Amino acid sequence: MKMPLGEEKNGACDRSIYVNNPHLDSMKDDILYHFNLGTSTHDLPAMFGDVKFVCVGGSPWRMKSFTEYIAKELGLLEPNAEFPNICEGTDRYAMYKVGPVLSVSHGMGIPSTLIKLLYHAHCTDVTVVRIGTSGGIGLKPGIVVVTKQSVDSVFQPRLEQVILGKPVVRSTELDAELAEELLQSGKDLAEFETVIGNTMCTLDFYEGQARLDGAFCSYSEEDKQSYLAEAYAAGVRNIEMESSVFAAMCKLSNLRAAVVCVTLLDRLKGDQLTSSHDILNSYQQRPQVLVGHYIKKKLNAYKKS
Ligand SMILES: O=P(O)(O)O[C@H]1O[C@H](CO)[C@@H](O)[C@H]1O
Ligand SMILES: O=c1cc[nH]c(=O)[nH]1
Repeated sequence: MKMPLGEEKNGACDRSIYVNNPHLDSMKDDILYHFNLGTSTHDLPAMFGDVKFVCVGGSPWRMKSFTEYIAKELGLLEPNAEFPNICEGTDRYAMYKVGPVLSVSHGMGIPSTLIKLLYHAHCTDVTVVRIGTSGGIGLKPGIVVVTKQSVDSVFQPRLEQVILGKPVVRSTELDAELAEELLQSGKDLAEFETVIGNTMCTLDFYEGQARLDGAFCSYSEEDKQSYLAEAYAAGVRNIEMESSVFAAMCKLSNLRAAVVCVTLLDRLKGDQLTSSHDILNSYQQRPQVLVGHYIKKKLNAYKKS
């Protein structure tokens, strides 16, 4: 059973968030264990009901730094402002909020708990963007890739998940208009190169991404190069590990979603991340700057309309 929230009186529920679980109806409380939040312990609509943009990424540090950055960009940075971690009390995730922007770290892998949080908070018209890092294919390190399609290891836009022992295939389609708008934001900024391309999502950093430096490797440099060339020919420009589950979950929930990842290295040239810590950190900030620009532009347009 589908349960849209924020349904308009005329029946249109364009940008409502869906969950699809009849069991939720019969639960008096929902404990969002991984966030250390819950429907009976926290007033989720009061805490999160005004959220319009959600940015997710692997590292807690990145998501805090994005919050500080976007607060400044939106003129919401008070003197001596501190941004407490809303998920304090659990070390699994870090979550920060400033105005209508929620910033959440997800480590490696993405929880569907975030969808339930937005649902319980009665959020509507939410845009979710993953701001991550990746390995590029045939791209100079530091280039930002806006994902056109998130594809699996055989370059198909799908996520296969085993549910009750049976494979279930889900679409990983992302919002094409949002991707174009983000690409445009990158071009407007003109501070770094931004391209659009397919993103391959893997289960593993080493063999899954055709690396030669993992604990296990049963193929040659030649095999690796030929697989990456095949990926490139299929439109793949970068590789990471969350876009497909992120895209599939957002699609199922009717959330407008995009993936923006910087490339940390060119996988055609190597496997190890040899750039200095400072350079890698500066690369990581690029998706934040791009998405910050986009959010600011959107909020200014809302204000004018
Ligand atoms: O930079 P983040 O968001 O962590 O994403 C990428 O980095 C991790 C691997 O180093 C994977 O989670 C991959 O998807
Ligand atoms: O090569 C890379 C770099 C970052 N993240 C990945 O998943 N792969």
